[in-house]
Amino acid sequence: MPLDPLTVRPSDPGKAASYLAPAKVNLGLSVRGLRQGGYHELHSVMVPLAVGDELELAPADTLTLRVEGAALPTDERNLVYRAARAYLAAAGASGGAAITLRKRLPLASGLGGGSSDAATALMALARLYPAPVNLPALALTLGADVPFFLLGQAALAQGVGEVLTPLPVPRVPLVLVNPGVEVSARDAYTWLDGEEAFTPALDVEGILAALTARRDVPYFNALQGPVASRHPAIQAALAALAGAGLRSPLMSGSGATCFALAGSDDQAHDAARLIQAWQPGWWVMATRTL
Ligand SMILES: C[C@@](CO)(OP(=O)(O)O)[C@H](O)COP(=O)(O)OP(=O)(O)OC[C@H]1O[C@@H](n2ccc(N)nc2=O)[C@H](O)[C@@H]1O
Ligand SMILES: Nc1ncnc2c1ncn2[C@@H]1O[C@H](COP(=O)(O)OP(=O)(O)O)[C@@H](O)[C@H]1O
Repeated sequence: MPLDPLTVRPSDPGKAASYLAPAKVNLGLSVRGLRQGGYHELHSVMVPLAVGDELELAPADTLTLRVEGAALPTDERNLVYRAARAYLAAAGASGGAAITLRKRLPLASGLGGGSSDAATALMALARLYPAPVNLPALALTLGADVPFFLLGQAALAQGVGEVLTPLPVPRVPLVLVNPGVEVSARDAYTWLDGEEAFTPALDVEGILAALTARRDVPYFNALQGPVASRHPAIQAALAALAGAGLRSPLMSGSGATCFALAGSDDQAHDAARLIQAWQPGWWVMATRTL
């Protein structure tokens, strides 16, 4: 059964509910400058995808987290636990929650899985324990990408990622390829700093028009050069996407996941099967923008 963000199954209060914590890609990422404190000013078109992790929550006396599908900690080191604890404290909630995280997205992959899990935990707990909590502000304390997942729709992200302008991004089929390399966002930005390679603003109108017309998209990712030069597998992933006949291959976020656009769902699925056959060890997924 497909899960939508904040589509509850079942709907009775007091019962367990499941949520999709969607992945994202950056349909272009420009790094405009460096702030005091080490964070960077962004200009990025971010879109949620129809693929993601699954979070199940049931009301409980205390807060517990179980993780399936990945060797992640279940305490404060997990963004879901951290988000849940922060919400429960801010809301002055009378109870906790038993949370199960079913991890389906690769870790440290530029798909924003941890940030999406955290935003989903915040939204789910806000349903369970309604209270006048400033969710966007709380989200930002958990990570620069978390406010985007709270918004839950395509947006132009500026500031460090928290200044969000909704964008009418058309639904497009695409293929994701992760060549099995974990990249930390902190490292990616540090490597960029070493190159002093800040970039101009994205041509957002041009990107939207090309997505709609299914033409080559005039986007770039300022982090791609510094990250791909250290991880040649990323070049291989980009080449595989192009070799499978897909359009406008690009690295997402801090990598290493790369994506490219398809003309139809069928083309995306065929290309994904082809790439998986070439590289059985890679994580390959055909999906769509939400
Ligand atoms: C690169 C991007 C692009 O969407 O995504 P991912 O590739 O991680 O998915 C984001 O900027 C990642 O956001 P997020 O992963 O939430 O970042 P945080 O946890 O807040 O920060 C991790 C580290 O990344 C760096 N960082 C993050 C955001 C930003 N605007 N400038 C930065 O310099 C900082 O060094 C920070 O210590
Ligand atoms: N719920 C979580 N899911 C994934 N990673 C998490 C989570 N909680 C903490 N982390 C830590 O955050 C790091 C980066 O997370 P992730 O969101 O997967 O990166 P990215 O945004 O690049 O896709 C991971 O390497 C892991 O150590």
